[in-house]
Amino acid sequence: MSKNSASQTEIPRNTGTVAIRWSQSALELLDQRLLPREEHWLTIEDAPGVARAIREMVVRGAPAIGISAAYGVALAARTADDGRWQRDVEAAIEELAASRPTAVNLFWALERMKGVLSECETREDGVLRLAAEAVAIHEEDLASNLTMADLALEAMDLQRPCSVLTHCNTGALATGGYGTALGVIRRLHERSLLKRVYADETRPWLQGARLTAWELMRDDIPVTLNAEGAAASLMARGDVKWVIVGADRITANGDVANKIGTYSLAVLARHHKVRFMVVAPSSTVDMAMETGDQIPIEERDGTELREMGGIRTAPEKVRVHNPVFDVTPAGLIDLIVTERGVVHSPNVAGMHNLFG
Ligand SMILES: CSC[C@@H](O)[C@@H](O)C(=O)COP(=O)(O)O
Repeated sequence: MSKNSASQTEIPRNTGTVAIRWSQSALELLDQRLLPREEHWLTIEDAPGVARAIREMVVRGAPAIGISAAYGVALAARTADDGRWQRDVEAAIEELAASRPTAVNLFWALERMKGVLSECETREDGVLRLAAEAVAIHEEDLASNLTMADLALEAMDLQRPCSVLTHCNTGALATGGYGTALGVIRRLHERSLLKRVYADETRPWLQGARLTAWELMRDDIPVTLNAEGAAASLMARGDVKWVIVGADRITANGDVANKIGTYSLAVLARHHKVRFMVVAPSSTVDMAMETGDQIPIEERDGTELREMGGIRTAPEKVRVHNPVFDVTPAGLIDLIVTERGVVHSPNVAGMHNLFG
C-alpha cells in the first residue's frame, strides 16, 4: 500500500464524506484507523493489499468491505499471469474471503464477482468486466442507501422532530457513500425531523467516537457523543424515540448480527419503550442461515481492549474477551428496513415474504 492521489472516478453521493475511490489500476481507501486525527489515503494495487486493508480495518463496515473486496477481485485480474489468470483470480477471491468472517456482504460480493469471472474468456475481457461489476456493486449500494432512507422515514411516520441513538459507524465511511442507519439519520436531518443524534462511542474500536462523530460533524448534523454505559439513563430521560443501527448479517428468522453492544441497546430499548430499527441492504441478508446462533462472530486481538491509542490501559497479560459482533434476536427488533421493503416485527414469514 502506498500514498498517492492519481486521477480516479468518484461516484456521486449526497455527503461530503468519501472513503472509497476507484481508478482502473488502483483502489484508494481513506485509512479509517487514523481518523479523526488524520485524513490519509492509501493506494492499493493488488488483491492481497485489499485483503490486508480489510483485515486491518483500513476499510470497515459491512457494505464497504464487500465493495472493496469486489475491487480487489478486479485488481487481481489486472495483476494475474496471462497463462493462468483465472486460477490467479480464484486464489485472490479465496484470500479476500478469509479477511473477515461476520459481514456476509463480503461473501455476497465475491459470489457476484465469481459469476462474472466464469463468463470471461480472456484476461482482457476479465479486466474490463470485473472492474465494471465492482463499480456496479458500489453504485447499487449507494442507490440502496438512498431508497432505505426514504422507506425508513415513511415507516417512522414522524409528526415532529425527535432524537435518536445510533451505534458503531454506518455512514458514508461504511457503505457505498450515504449510509444505512446513518443514511436514515441524514435523511431525518434533511427533512428537519432530527433533533439530535446520540452516537454511542462503541468500544473497543471506537467507531462511534472516531468515525460517526467525525462524519456527522462534517455534514453539520447535530451529534452528541455518548458513553455506552450512559445509554440506559439516556433512554430513561425519554428524549430518544428510536435506536437506529446497521447490520453485518441478518438471518432467515430476522436475527441480526451487528457491532458488539447492539444487543444490549435492543434490551434497553425494549425496557424503555424506545423503538428499535435495523437498516441494511439486501446484500446483508443471509437466507441460507436459519438463525443468528449460526453466524460466525469475529474475535479480535486482546490488544484492542488492553490498549487505547497505543497506550496500555490494562495489565499486560490479562485475559481478554473481545468478540466484535453480537446477535440481537428478532423479537427485540421493531423494523428491518432494506431497499426491497420493510419487515415489521421480523420473523421467518416476514423475511421470506421479501427474500424467499
Ligand atoms: C453499514 S455498516 C453496518 C455494520 O457493518 C456496522 O454497524 C458494523 O458493525 C461495522 O463493524 P466493523 O467492525 O467496524 O466493520
